[in-house]
Amino acid sequence: MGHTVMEVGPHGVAIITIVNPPVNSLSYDVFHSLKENFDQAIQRDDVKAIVFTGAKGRFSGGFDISAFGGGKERPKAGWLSVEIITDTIEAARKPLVAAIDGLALGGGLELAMACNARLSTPTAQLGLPELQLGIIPGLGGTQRLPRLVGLTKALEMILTSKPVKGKEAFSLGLVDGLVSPDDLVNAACQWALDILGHRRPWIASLYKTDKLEPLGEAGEILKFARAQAQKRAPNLQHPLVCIDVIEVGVVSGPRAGLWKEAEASQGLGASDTCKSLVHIFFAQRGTSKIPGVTDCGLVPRQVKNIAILGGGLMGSGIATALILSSYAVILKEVNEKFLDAGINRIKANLLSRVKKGKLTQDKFEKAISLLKGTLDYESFRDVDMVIEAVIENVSLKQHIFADLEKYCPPHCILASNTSTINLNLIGKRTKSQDRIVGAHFFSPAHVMPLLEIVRTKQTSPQVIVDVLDISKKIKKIPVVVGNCTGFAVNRMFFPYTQAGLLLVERGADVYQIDKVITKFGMPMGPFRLADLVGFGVAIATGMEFIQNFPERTYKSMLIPLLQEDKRAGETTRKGFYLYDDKRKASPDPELKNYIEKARSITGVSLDPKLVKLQEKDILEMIFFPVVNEACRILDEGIAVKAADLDICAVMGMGFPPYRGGIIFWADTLGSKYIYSRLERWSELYGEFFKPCAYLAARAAKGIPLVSNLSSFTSISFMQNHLSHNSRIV
Ligand SMILES: C[C@H](O)CC(=O)SCCNC(=O)CCNC(=O)[C@H](O)C(C)(C)COP(=O)(O)OP(=O)(O)OC[C@H]1O[C@@H](n2cnc3c(N)ncnc32)[C@H](O)[C@@H]1OP(=O)(O)O
Repeated sequence: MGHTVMEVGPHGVAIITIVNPPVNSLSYDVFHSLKENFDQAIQRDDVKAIVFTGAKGRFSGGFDISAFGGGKERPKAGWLSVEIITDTIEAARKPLVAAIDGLALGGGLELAMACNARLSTPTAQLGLPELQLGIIPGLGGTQRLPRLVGLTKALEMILTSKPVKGKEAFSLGLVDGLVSPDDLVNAACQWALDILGHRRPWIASLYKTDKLEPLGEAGEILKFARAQAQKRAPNLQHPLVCIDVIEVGVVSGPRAGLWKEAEASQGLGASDTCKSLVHIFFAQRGTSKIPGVTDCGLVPRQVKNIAILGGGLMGSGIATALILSSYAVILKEVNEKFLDAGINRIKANLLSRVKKGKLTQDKFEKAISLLKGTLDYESFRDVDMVIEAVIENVSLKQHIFADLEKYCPPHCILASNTSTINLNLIGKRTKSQDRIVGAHFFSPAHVMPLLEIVRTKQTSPQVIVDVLDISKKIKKIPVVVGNCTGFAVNRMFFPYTQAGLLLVERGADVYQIDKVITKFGMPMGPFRLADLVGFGVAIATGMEFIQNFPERTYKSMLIPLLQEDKRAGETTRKGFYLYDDKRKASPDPELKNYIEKARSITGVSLDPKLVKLQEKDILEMIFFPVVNEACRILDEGIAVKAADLDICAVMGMGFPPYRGGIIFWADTLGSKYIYSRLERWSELYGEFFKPCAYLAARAAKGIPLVSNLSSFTSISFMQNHLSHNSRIV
């Protein structure tokens, strides 16, 4: 249980330490204990001053997120922020200093800002990341941060949710001094005594005004921030609410601002956006917990040297990610020309970071020194892992894996970056099935956060644990999935484009569909995305799906027809859209000719209902087939849990995180509703829409898609049983 401990030293300073591993989050238990210790420190005559700190080198990761939106009883508005933080802590008659190491985030930083001074280590992270959870800083952060660092910087920190390091916090005036971790608490005690002795100022951040811009200027800054917030996330309300709250403080004074903050926080904490984002927070951390793998006491083996086969877009991106995280990489290509091109791509990836100020020249040199090129397998004798990233050709991959088995040491992990091909096929000509695994990166691999780790029935848990560890080191979010065509992400993505094609052939408008889907929050609609990916890839993937899931693949000729006419997407400057020199997309009036031709080949006719589809219908007809496929993936055990698919959707497909991911979103609409819509469309438009057994079973019981049918059956059985018995009684 979270708590605080208090220790009073000979110098008369009470050190109150927050103890709630792993990040010292501020649960209600912690607050109650903190208040108790604080009151005692105030009452005790031997205590002259107080220092707040956190156990094990972490001040606090903020309010306990698991306490959000759980339907638990919440205290009245303002209890914590006004009564405790402001009128008890900040108003105390004894000096207070925060000693910050590790992190002071959200409520953690807000508590620190209510102290009379803050000392931090140079590397500590300080920030108010509440907006990324769908709420606003709720313990006075909207009022104190602008008063400590000025409005512009405070808005930047709050609206981007990005923390600053101790060093920057010092230059901003957010902290008053930088100290090494070993001296931190002692220095904070001395600082508190210095305040008491009038050698340092006694400051209450809430009433500071020197950093606040004059009213007129502040108004302009707030106006600009509103426009930016609206542009960045037009579907989100809480950033605008946050700006309103900050404005009240600037215009009507900090206490009015505090009350406005308290009132707004109550509403936002119960919003769907908050529930969705909190779900994503925990789902993201839950992907690396895999029953039967990560709970067996296996320790990741040390992987130092990694070889990559293929220096194309994917291979070079993967190599970039690896050398940036200090792995030694051997890049193998088939000839000098391709090898040079691959190495140059990696250099270009790194240099673009240098240009953006994200990588120092020193780190660039270090990273590039870890890369070696080769044209043969000689140097593969020492590698711990190989990642094959050649073109999607089954026999080529089979050949490569047979070679790898010959040249690599027996402990070496054999990974493929295939995005669709069944791993059993790839490893068919080897006897190394237990060390074959999929490492499906998303393009560009050094930027995109997701890593789909694909296991076959034979892949050993040790190999999964090793790849999970690498994924953590290269800062990717791993999702472990089972082996099948398209795995989780591409299987879900496929019906997204397919549904679009089906609708368009029956009369819906390409550009309207894309518009509705982007308005929902996707970065691109299905047609703009197909242009970006390129029709070569779209057709190759389509063939895989036709072969493996023929009953539910919609066989449209539209993309092949466009491709035949050398309109292969963005790279050819023509696809569903036309592209100018700056790659800006615009609609093409000629597209309708291709659609008519495709329609005549498929033999479908215009459907007046689909010609005039409403936004809601477009959205559902595109996304419900995706939900349906997600249900099949769950049913087949390809995904370990529904939340993993939510992460796949958000990180792999760009599904808006503030809608909680595909299954979470679907459950807000209800399994019954989705089933009935799909069932109806399957009657009208064919098998493509047919709801799967998993969805049907949950719809029949009216239970969420996330629920496990067997446990629900037994619970509802018990409920029925009990109510039946009570009727008898
Ligand atoms: C009223 C206030 O204004 C409202 C608030 O304060 S809202 C909270 C604001 N704070 C945040 O948003 C910080 C959220 N946390 C993080 O960003 C990161 O966890 C971190 C930077 C603190 C640490 O990162 P890292 O070391 O990589 O560890 P990470 O795996 O993320 O977290 C470790 C564990 O702590 C948990 N955790 C982290 N922050 C938490 C929090 N604020 N509340 C509850 N649990 C938290 C994680 O769920 C995880 O649990 P698990 O081990 O069971 O999976």
